[in-house]
Amino acid sequence: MRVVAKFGGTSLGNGDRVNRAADSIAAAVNEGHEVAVVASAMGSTTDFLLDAITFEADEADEAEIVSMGERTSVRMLKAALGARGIDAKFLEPGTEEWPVITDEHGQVDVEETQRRAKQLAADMAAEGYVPVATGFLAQDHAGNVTTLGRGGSDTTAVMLGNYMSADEVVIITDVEGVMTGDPRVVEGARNVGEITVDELRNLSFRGAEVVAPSALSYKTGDMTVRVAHYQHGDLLQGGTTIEGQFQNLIDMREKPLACLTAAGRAIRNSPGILSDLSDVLTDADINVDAVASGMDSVSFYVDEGVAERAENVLHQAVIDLEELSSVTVDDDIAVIRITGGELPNQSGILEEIIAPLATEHINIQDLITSATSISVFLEWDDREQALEIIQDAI
Ligand SMILES: Nc1ncnc2c1ncn2[C@@H]1O[C@H](COP(=O)(O)OP(=O)(O)O)[C@@H](O)[C@H]1O
Ligand SMILES: N[C@@H](CC(=O)OP(=O)(O)O)C(=O)O
Repeated sequence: MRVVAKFGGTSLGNGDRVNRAADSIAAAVNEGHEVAVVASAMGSTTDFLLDAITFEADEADEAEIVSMGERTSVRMLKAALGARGIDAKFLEPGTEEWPVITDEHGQVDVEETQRRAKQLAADMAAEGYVPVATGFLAQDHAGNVTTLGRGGSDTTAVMLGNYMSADEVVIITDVEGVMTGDPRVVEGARNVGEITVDELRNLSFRGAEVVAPSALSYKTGDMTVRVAHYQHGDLLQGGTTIEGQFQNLIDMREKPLACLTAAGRAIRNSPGILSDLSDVLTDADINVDAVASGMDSVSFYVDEGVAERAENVLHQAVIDLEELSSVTVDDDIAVIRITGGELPNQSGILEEIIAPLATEHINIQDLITSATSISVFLEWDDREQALEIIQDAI
């Protein structure tokens, strides 16, 4: 099996952890696996180096300085592997075999990086060595050091896994895997065992950076990505498996929705009012497709087929609760959902979608955004034209 193993800063935080990392790599190599290693800076070295730049430094100098964290790690790991009889070679920007290349905009030059990564995979297989590459760092066409941004080692690992046709990428860190909550904050967090890449991207874009969000767009359906604890010691099993491939989709709901709106100041003043309203819909077995909450109103989007029933139960709730003024229904609503791996990184994306709709006088009923999706609600009769416009816009 070909494996890319990424060791995060926490898993290389001291000499003991470097030894553990080298032991786990050596064990996998001795079992006959091809292992390529991606290493982050030890512990908080990157923060330490950045904090120490208390003077004017241009981007090029800053990248050179900050690169010393990862450059040290790969030397440590290469030497620790050598001490275990493993033929390892460290790779950093400037090394002949260095794979990650950025273009003039600082973005990964996909074609060149793919070519070099493929070559690296062929070389390591033919020569039987373990490449230990600096995560986070890249090299531009002129040979200067660049970076992939904070947390970029995860991106290096998943990207190289993809371009080197690895069977698996293992992200070694200081938690057992993706947990039910941040174990540094919540009590009793448990390993979720398996999670889809779509779910994890939603979480990681909103804080749970156990795997950096930008890394996940490089995951292919065939290549497993696993997160595991450095204390586990076994590179090849355990932790959380991330499944699937991130979907870039523009999807239009096939059937019309109805929008039920309850109005009243209580929406923002009264604790539990939202749950009271959703409870009555739950009790009536009505599935809510989306919720949009405003200052003095809340709208529930439900399938048009259940709109009348939903209106009646919500109306009863308005009467019973005595805190809301009224409920109303609007039907024949279409929804177009845009889900994309890079959506959160695209500045101006909302305008790109909204502006051409406005030009064609298509009225947007509601716009609901999440970590990785945008849902546009509009009139049913406008849906085909709107879909075409959105497909052209992005
Ligand atoms: N749901 C979650 N599951 C696991 N870890 C989480 C979660 N949310 C936040 N984290 C945090 O992510 C951290 C791992 O990411 P990071 O510190 O970047 O590790 P590394 O240095 O190995 O890259 C954990 O120490 C944990 O506190
Ligand atoms: N060392 C870099 C890159 C990185 O990915 O680190 P870590 O894997 O420890 O999150 C940083 O701190 O941003």
